Amino acid sequence: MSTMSASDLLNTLQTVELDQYYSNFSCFGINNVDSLLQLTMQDYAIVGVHSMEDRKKLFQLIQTLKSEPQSRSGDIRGTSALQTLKSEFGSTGSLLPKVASVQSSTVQYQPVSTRAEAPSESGVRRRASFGKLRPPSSFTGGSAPVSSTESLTDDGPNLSGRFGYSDEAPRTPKVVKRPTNTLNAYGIPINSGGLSTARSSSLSSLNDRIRVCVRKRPLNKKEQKRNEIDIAAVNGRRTISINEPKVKVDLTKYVEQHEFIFDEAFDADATNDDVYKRTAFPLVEYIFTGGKATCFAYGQTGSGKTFTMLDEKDGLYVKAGRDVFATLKQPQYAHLAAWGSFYEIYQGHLYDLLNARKRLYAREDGKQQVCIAGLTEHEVSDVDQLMQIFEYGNNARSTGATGANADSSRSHAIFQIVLKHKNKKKIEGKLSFIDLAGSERGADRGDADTKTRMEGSEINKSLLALKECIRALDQDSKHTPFRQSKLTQVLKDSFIGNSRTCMIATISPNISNSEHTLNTLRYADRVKELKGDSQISDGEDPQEEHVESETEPLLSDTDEGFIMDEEIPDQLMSDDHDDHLFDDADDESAGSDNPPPPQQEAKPETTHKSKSSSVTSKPPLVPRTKHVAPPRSTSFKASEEVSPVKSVSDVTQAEPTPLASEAEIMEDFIRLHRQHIREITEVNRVESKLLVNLTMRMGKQVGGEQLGSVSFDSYVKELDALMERKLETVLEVRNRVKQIVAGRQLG
Ligand SMILES: Nc1ncnc2c1ncn2[C@@H]1O[C@H](COP(=O)(O)OP(=O)(O)OP(=O)(O)O)[C@@H](O)[C@H]1O
Repeated sequence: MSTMSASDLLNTLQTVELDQYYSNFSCFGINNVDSLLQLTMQDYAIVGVHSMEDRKKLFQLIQTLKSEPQSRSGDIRGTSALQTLKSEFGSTGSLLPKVASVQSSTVQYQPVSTRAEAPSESGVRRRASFGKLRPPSSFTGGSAPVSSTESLTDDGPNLSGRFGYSDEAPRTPKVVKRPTNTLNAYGIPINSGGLSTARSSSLSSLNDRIRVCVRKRPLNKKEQKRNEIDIAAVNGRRTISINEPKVKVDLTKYVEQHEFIFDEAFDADATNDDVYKRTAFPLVEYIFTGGKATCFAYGQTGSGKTFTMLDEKDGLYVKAGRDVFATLKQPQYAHLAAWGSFYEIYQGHLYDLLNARKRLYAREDGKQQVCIAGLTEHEVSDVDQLMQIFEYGNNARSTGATGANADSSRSHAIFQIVLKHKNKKKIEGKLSFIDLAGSERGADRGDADTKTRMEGSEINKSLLALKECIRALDQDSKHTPFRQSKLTQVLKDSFIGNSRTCMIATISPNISNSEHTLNTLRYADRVKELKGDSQISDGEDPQEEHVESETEPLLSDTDEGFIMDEEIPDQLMSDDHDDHLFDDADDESAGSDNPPPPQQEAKPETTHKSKSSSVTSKPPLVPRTKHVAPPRSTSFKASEEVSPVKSVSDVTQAEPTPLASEAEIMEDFIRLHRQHIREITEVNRVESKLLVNLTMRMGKQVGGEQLGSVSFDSYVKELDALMERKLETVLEVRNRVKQIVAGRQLG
């Protein structure tokens, strides 16, 4: 084949001012121009070509060389290819005008090169899902499409080999068909509307209301022993790419690269200090302004959630605690004291980790503030005390693991530092650290036993609800669907009013976890992606809204899956915006034994459908004025029981918003009432079942032993929990009714 030398390659690269990559190319076995032609766009980042301009130059160079095959069989200098290169690159070697014209001339067809692999100088999100690609029917050739077929032969550089799975690959020439269009990470076509461009304009700020970060842990000893390869590459401060090994039906192996951009991307060598400074530290500052903040870690079991968030000695909670106490020493905060609490959510139930795992109940008071009745809180005055109570609770968590839950990755742990006014005991700021259940647990299914499926269902539900709540928060949505899970219910005050949230997606870097890693990043990406919405300014290309509508279902089919309830009459289900649907973990018929896991939420076809219906009701994208409620303060003690009856003044203060119209209040109430009926119906159903079970047992024991007191005791206990649940929902509606009645009387 080629006789070209390394110096020819160097000369060629010099011609287009890419010679700085010569040594990188050599490292990957690219020693001549022919080898260069084997590079696909997925490989650019692997060989270290990241900047927009250079990627474009490289792309154009390869295209030009391909179209001038004779140039590759001899000295590049003096060939027509060189002339072509010079004329295309101009004297400066810049390709920008050329590429720009390609973009604008391909209206229906956006080549992979200029779209999916579009450079990210300003943070453009790029994701490549080449395995799922379909050529658009409208494509007829075009002036400068990417070659749809590129070959990787044994002669050429085999970058896949670097990922440690090419050894068994067939050694015959491997032909990797490249797509002529691309889909995003959810399998949805990426259009040329420029959505990414709009999003890319959103700059990350430490003070953003929502921050989504990713942290990669190092390969652990076992993984190293197994010679596992690190497939996650952090590029710069915000980008992470996953080089996912894939095998085609013909057993050809190839690498699919997925790139994600977040507010921060922490590499394996980042310390907890590094992470803290750019994630939780801004939240500490924020709670001293009266705000509520949440920092949570999301990721697969073993990816580093606990290490990051709740490591006993070095977790972010300790670092935050230190800063909280240092700040409290300042005279202007002399009126404040810090309190710590620690609880766990397992299967939709709350357990107090500072009080022998006592079962807790979340309630909403007359001001629609959620309080966890009976939660133990300890006043803490220094970080040592804080660590002590943490340690105490953490022990309860792990000892409880043998009983209630199999291991910590099946429960969400919430450690809170609350700032309270010393005299009035009002809450003046709250910071919650959450170590979520392993994200892969939500996918438990198949032959798992009922308990495991229930656990998976509950985890799935709460993780989806969490995402929905953050999205609602990001969009300044009027309705935050916090009632969809216990987790989001108890975090309600962190999703409304003056609140901030930081999510840290933790990932394992090894090949065998690539699927989970991608699922984690996609989940995080969904949370982050909508962030661009509120930042898109007036006058954006309307196409962008269209693209948005195609790719961002507000509530996907899958999402709806876990809130279905067969027993609710149709007319009660008709509200499209019913965000108060809620089924408790007690619900044995949750219909969600096998809920779709979070990672399966994106189904291109159905997503598209469900989204287009939401487009029409979506307001035009105009600059939003963020309505930030004044800092909430509450005279509530977490350990106090909630009185269902509130004074008129309490009630009037608790109106949802001073700007709420009559129609909004009505709509809001009707939604709540529907939810109430649903909840009571469900509890009644479970209650009847409980009674039937008991009486059937009694029947069986006629003539035999008497019904044991153990059975009766457990019956009574379960009944008690059901009554509590019923009471909760009745009180909630009753409080709301009282508020409305009182408001009318005052009006
Ligand atoms: N960034 C990191 N640097 C060094 N070691 C880490 C890092 N992240 C995690 N580890 C180590 O990896 C192991 C698993 O981490 P960790 O327990 O935090 O995972 P997890 O996501 O909380 O898992 P689970 O959901 O099962 O609780 C621990 O031994 C931890 O010390």
